[in-house]
Amino acid sequence: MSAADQAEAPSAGPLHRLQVAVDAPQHSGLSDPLSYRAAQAWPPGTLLQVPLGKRELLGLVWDAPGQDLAPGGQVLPDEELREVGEVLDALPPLSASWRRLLEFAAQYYQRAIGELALSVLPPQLREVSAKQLQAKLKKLAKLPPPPVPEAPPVMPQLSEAQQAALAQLDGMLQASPEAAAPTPVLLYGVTGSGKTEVYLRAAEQALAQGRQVLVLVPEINLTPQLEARFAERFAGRRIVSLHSGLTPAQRLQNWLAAHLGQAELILGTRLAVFASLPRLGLIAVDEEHDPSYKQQDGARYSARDLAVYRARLEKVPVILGSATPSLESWHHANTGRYQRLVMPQRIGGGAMPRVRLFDMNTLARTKGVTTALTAPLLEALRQRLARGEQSLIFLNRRGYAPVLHCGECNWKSDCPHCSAWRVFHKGDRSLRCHHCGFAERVPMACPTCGNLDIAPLGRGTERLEEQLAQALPGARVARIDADSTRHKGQLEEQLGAVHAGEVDILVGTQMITKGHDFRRITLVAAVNPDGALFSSDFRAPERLFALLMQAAGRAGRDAEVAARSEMWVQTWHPQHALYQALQRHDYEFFAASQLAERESAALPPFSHLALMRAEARTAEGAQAFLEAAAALAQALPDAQQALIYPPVPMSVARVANVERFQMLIECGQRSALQRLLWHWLPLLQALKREHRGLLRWAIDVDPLAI
Ligand SMILES: Nc1ncnc2c1ncn2[C@@H]1O[C@H](COP(=O)(O)OP(=O)(O)OP(=O)(O)O)[C@@H](O)[C@H]1O
Ligand SMILES: [Zn+2]
Repeated sequence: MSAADQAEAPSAGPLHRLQVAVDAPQHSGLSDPLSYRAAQAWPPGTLLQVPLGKRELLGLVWDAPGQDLAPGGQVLPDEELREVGEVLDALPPLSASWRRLLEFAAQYYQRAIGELALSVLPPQLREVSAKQLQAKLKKLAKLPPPPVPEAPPVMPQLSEAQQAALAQLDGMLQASPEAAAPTPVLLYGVTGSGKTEVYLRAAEQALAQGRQVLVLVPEINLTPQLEARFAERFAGRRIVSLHSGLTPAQRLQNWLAAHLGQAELILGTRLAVFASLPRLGLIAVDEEHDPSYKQQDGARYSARDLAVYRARLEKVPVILGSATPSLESWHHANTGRYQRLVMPQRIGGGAMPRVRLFDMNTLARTKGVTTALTAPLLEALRQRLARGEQSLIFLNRRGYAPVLHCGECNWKSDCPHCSAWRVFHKGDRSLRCHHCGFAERVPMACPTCGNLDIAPLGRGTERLEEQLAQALPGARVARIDADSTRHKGQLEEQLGAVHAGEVDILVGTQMITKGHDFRRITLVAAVNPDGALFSSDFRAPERLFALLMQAAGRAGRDAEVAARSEMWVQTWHPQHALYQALQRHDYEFFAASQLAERESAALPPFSHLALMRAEARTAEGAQAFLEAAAALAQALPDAQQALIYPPVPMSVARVANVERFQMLIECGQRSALQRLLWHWLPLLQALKREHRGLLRWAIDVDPLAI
């Protein structure tokens, strides 16, 4: 508890007015904390039940001035306020700095505080009674500390670049509490340069000072390996993970361990940025460029950006690590807002894999036949097989084939509910829509003309796996994608098999290209990456480049095999500047050229965007709402500084029979954009009531996908 909280500690008395943040439904228009009466002055950060309408729900005592539950907006006299229900008083209140983080995030991403706060707390907190929670806390307190190891962990000799980076970080970790917040660090290190070791050593420093360490990773599937590395290094310390793959009970238990300060190291995905950490001393964000740090529904927050904000708020160092930093972070390093620490070489001096751009135009074309497995690629795979080395083939499309087609009548397996094809999955013989989930058994014959000869068009990972097994008999082929890892434990098992050398060729989606420290892979192939080159999304090249660099980084991680490791890109556009930069492993050139383009087009990071989306039963309904919203904005003081583009259909316009439109708002100044949204969005509640056909609208501040 901070000093400020203690000053407001409960005192007995007849009646106290409390402000409580609750997750009120959006249509109620209640976005600020509400006033209640209580017999005690529970301090801000206390969790308790409160009545709202006919329901009782979990709320959080807040320190902001509240609205009073009165029609017409008049302030209710104390006696008319409703009384709070059960108080979860065994739980120490959430700290003032946690509440400031929540306030900032709610304001910045334009959500109500109560909605955001309740969505980032473990869901089980809403269900437990005060008594049950007390029991859980007692059980936690009795947990024995992890056993102290007999021998100290084996620690590698640091490389020069690692030492230099750590010297800087040590300085920040030792800084006095009165000093200004440390500058955020961008740890720019090529794949395999030992960034993780830097997080480990910096964490060790912070832990030695009795502080807690928060490590963010982009995806759940990266947590097991990293958790193992941290557990090995920090045996004897309590490490917990926080991500959406945990059971509700585990998630609550881990969250409580962090909140009580028992857990020293917290490893998690984006939601962990909101963990309550009373002794936070360091934040590390691994693969900081990764799009999964951005939440894609509800409060669309960026965990990376919030990590930077939180570090400044709590005056602790934050490390953003990547081999291909986001252009935003790179730009901040160029302008001095972030401090760049560079690790230009792989550990052990291993070379980066040689990148071969294979020109698909050189192949003789056979009508109707598209090859993903070209003869030269098969030859390269055979060489690896003969040497007992592993290969990885990357194709960002799961399923057997993206569409099923009838050659007679031209029928295609479209989704009746979406403007998209249904994907053919051979494993369970289904046609499945990846947008709305609608699935049916594959028809025996064409549903429109009865032709029996319907054929898959194109290729997904499932088909690639099958073709590889046919082309290379005897090779042990494994596939990792969202379909093959649906059940708990499957992913760990499959990754374990790769690490144990039980797999010769690994096929998969981008899941396998990130972060994994595979030791025996000497060939990585991207068989069909061109699609992203011509996307309408201005961030598509940045994402493709990062993905391919990451994928390349899985090859030759062992210095012994690095010299003969290769990255193979099959493309119809080998001269494209993106591939040329990839071939030279030249992130810096790529970043500079992209930033120059962004600057001349006034795109982020040289401008600030928000995306307003509307969903309706009809396209006209969605469009009309956005047009009316734009008209309302024109009357606002900050509208002159903003450019509001005309609404356009989203790239997949119809999903589950709902039509979706979006409208881009661009502003030179972040603050002007914030002010505009602040004045504008409240008007849209009333506007929505006038537009009966509208189902929902939402705002995405700093949108990633456009
Ligand atoms: N100083 C060192 N001496 C010897 N081995 C090291 C050292 N630092 C790291 N390693 C080992 O080198 C390998 C690569 O390191 P690490 O996984 O930290 O790289 P990385 O930069 O995080 O890579 P990526 O960006 O590809 O995830 C690991 O197996 C790690 O244990
Ligand atoms: Zn669908």
